[in-house]
Amino acid sequence: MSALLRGVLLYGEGEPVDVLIEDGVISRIGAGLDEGDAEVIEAQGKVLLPGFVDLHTHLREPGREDTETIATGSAAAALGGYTAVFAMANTDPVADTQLVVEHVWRKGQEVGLVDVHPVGAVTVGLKGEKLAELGTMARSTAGVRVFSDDGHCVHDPLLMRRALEYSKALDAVIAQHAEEPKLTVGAQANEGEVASRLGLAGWPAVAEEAIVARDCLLAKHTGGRLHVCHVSTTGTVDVLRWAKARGTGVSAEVTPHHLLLTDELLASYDPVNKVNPPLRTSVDVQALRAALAEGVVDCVATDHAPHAPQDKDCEWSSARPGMLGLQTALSVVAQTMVVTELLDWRGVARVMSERPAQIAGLPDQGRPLAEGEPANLALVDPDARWTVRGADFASISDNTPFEGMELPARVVLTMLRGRITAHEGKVCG
Ligand SMILES: NC(=O)N[C@@H](CC(=O)O)C(=O)O
Repeated sequence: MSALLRGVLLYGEGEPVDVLIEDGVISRIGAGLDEGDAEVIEAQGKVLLPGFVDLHTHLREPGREDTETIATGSAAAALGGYTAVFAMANTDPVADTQLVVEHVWRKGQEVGLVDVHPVGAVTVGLKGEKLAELGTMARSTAGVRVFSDDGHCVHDPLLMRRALEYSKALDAVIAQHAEEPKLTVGAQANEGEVASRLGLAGWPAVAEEAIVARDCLLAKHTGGRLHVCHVSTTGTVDVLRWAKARGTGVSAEVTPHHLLLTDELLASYDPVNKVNPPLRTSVDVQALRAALAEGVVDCVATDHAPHAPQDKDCEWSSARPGMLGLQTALSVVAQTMVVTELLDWRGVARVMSERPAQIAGLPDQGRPLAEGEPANLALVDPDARWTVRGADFASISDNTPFEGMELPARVVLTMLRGRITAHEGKVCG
């Protein structure tokens, strides 16, 4: 199949060009290209970016197919401009064996809308007691390169040390959910003025920062590779800056919701705003935006966390933490980083595609927009404005904290190795 994107702006820059895609590859870039027998897609003024890579997605299969499946999550990813996602290991059964990671990998391939890379658990059953068989998962067909107990912190420093040592041998990365559990027992909201006013037990910033600091020291000591999941506090940014300056093998992600929302939203007591780590203060939001622009925080990851109505439409303290993210990520990043002029579209390509692909070691994702490169692409309408409706999403669940919000910019087309996977809000293939 071949396609010609007519009149796009590469990274939103320069003069409009045509991009010809043949056999899964960008074959030509230039003005006024002859379409031959290619399907022509009129894309005047649209911004062409490399397809997005999400290092942190909960697809819920196996185990909670009532909330999301590999098929519905892949559809949401394609609609959001993603060409690769990393499916977190906190499924049922947990992705801590070759059997489970290969199952997820195979299902993702069968669906074929996005490359689904299973994340392997660091510890057996996410219990934090014994290392899972990292080597077996790495050598499996799924070729696991990202390991995480996300949802749980690898709390035991000896286990974390060993995991980081393995990461070196396996050319992998350990993605840590940084939460000192002894400091967050019963926690419901960011520890601070809002939580006190609402009578909610606090989740202090130091619970994240203490683990990030410890893990950066361990990563430096072992020479292993650490990735910090969903950075949420100003203090974590300070620790990361310090650790990177002394040559630590550490990278970090921030979620779209932590770039936009604050704990002031909790006044409604609507559990759609309950998430782990919790929404923080506007000071944290500003620090996270600046850190992403500067590169201290490397990339954006959604932490797409679908939940069933019975787990969200309930009393705050019994609601599960987590929010949808795949279909709103680009627009929230546009709102928080592009409209504010903290990043241009080339910067968006860096934080949503290039850096996550590098961190996970994906050779064919996050590549430059150039002839001969694989056609993993996201086409964005920079002038679109749209209103978020969770019920319209491809996800089975609809727990979006952005419901009813008007957001800028929208993904209009996604291509995976030259095949259109989403176009004008519809999934293809
Ligand atoms: N990020 C979330 O709020 N939820 C995650 C797991 C977790 O980190 O608690 C989930 O799996 O639902």
